[in-house]
Amino acid sequence: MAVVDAKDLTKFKLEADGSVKRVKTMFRNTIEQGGKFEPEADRYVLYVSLACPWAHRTLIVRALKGLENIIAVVRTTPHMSTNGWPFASVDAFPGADVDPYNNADHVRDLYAKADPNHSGRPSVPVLWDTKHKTIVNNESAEIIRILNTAFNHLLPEKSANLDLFPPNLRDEIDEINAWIYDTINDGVYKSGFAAAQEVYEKAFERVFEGLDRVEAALKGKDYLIGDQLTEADVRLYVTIIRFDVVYHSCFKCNKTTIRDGYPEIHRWLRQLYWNNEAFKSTTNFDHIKHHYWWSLFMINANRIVPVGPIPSIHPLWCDELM
Ligand SMILES: N[C@@H](CCC(=O)N[C@@H](CS)C(=O)NCC(=O)O)C(=O)O
Repeated sequence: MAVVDAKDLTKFKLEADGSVKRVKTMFRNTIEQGGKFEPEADRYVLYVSLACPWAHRTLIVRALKGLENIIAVVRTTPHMSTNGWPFASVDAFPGADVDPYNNADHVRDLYAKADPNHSGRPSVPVLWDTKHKTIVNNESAEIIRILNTAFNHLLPEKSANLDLFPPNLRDEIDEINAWIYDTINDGVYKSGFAAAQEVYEKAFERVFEGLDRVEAALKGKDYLIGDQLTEADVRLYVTIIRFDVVYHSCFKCNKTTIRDGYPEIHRWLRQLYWNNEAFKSTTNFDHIKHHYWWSLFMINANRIVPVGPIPSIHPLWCDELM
């Protein structure tokens, strides 16, 4: 498929103060019975990068809900470059796919197909409808809520009953999501992409304020809210699992690592990774490291991918190592 003509996707637009703002999401539909997008098996495809934390949220929820046989996944390679995210048809990489549904070479081709006038940055994740041949939604925060409920009638009781956004905890989840997004999920990007010293230092402080607050919230607990897994844990996990491996070094969030500085977060992280297959099976350290160090060549001109840290994640029982 021809690559649409668009600006160089390796270039980020800087604000006047040297900060970078996140891409706008344009497709904000939902999947519901009686709507344009009906919940059906074998109809929807999630286009993801295994490197991307926002896409990672959707992969974890798909796995937690047991939606693997209902919603397909197509994975990009980690090399986001001039044409954006490529598929394996143009950039073979272990763990990446050729796109069997649209024959797209890049994620931008999907956006062009869905809306020929689309002028924003073609981001992942993309929830694609093979029936209407368009994008249903490209906002991960909304996609995970769609996956949480829309397909329940097609699932066995146990999976259908798993609710990551239960009515009695919604206010608490929204509240914690808001400050974790600002200080941590997006905070690490504000630090990493800052093009002015003061902007970087402010973002750096905010990241560690956020982590301090999470450390206190997790004291003696297995989950952020109450005693159950919610979407708040999923949304935090995707940043924390990348922290020691890329954000600490590549994004200059180097006051300390999670493994050395945050014992409660470190315990929570290892428990999710080692005890819950939905977290481990969707985490690919190769894609994560290659993406950040290769794609962001403006902050790593020679595209050398560091070998460490070793290991990428410590074993579950590792306190004796620390
Ligand atoms: N709000 C979006 C953000 C997604 C996003 O920023 N994805 C990044 C990858 S980590 C992307 O695809 N960026 C493409 C670009 O900047 O050109 C979401 O959460 O779904």
